[in-house]
Amino acid sequence: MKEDSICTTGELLGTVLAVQANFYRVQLDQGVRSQEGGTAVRPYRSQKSEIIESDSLLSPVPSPPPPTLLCTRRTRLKKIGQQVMVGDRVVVEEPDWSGKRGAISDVLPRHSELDRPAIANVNQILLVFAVADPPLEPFQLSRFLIKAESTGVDVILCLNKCDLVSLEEKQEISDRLQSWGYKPIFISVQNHINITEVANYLNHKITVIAGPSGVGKSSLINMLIPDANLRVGEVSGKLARGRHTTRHTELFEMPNGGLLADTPGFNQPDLNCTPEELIYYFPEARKLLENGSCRFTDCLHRDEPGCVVGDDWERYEHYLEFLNDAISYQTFLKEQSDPESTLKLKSKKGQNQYEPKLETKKYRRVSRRVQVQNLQDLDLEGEE
Ligand SMILES: Nc1nc2c(ncn2[C@@H]2O[C@H](COP(=O)(O)OP(=O)(O)OP(=O)(O)O)[C@@H](O)[C@H]2O)c(=O)[nH]1
Ligand SMILES: [Zn+2]
Repeated sequence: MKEDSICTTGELLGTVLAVQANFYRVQLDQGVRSQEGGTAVRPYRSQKSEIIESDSLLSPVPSPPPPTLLCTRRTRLKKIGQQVMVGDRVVVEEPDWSGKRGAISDVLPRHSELDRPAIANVNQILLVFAVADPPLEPFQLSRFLIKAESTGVDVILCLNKCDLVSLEEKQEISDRLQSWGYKPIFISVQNHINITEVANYLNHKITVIAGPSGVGKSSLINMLIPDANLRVGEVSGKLARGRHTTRHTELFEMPNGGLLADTPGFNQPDLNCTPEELIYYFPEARKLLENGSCRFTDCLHRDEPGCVVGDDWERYEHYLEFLNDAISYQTFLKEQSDPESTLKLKSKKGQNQYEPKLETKKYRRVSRRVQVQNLQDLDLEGEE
């Protein structure tokens, strides 16, 4: 792997927008453009100033968007087990400009990696909720916030449909969320309120949009990326999400250079952190821990003597509930690593549940294959 900054001159750099079977759709960096006749202008980090100069000499009009190439992965990468993810920064070799093809020869180090959706180098999560219709449900909001915080990337909270509530109601919600440690952006996709502010946050970043159903995520994406419907229309009609589409992850280009990914089917995020780390995903409690420390290093902040977190904060009840989840998840993991385990994990409506395993010998019907095998064994024994 190479460092992003030390790519040698002459190498094409780009970002993987989508992975389709064994092909990778790579958007080359801004400034890269194919020349007529099949050769390329090759602008790279180290040459940026040079390119801007030559661009301005060549023409005063803004350069066209950088080309996108359909790439394969070099066998060498396969051999060393180097996976290529959506969001990866990659080095592309042997571009065929007319056929819009290329080959990925290297993957630069990732600065972040999400697993659901699987995207590398995400800079931020844009969490979208509605202030009404569906009503703002604090526990659900907390759950999404904790999940987003646990990824370690920045979280932006956006509250849509502000056209449906009064100024007083908005203020109330704002004060409440401020006490949770958040400063929400109130928007209305319908009335075009604060959309530019949201767009500015997304400039030149990789953003994952998340939130429950019906809050206006698709409406927002379609407004931020006016040709999203058009481009995705060929595949799905609604930005590769919804019932009629497969759940593949894809980054969509914003007109101003940012990349945006949707999270289809992300309605009830699982919390799978350890009980000890959970408290750090609550900014209001994190602040208390930054200013002091609990008497016991393994304090879980449930009434222990000398606890600096205490119970005097609104989301304390949420904390206790998520803590129970985290503890049962940990118990489950311990059980799993134990061969005598009697529990198995089942995911129902996006939530983890632990069910007792059936004891193979007592309750499971012997499979047909095993039955046949047993009969064959018996036959063999008979022959002997
Ligand atoms: N009043 C109001 N309604 C809005 C606004 N934005 C979106 N809606 C409506 O909310 C409904 C849901 O919008 P979608 O964009 O489909 O919501 P979604 O979050 O993508 O929902 P899923 O596809 O189920 O995940 C639609 O009927 C929109 O017209 C808004 O700012 N104000
Ligand atoms: Zn404590």
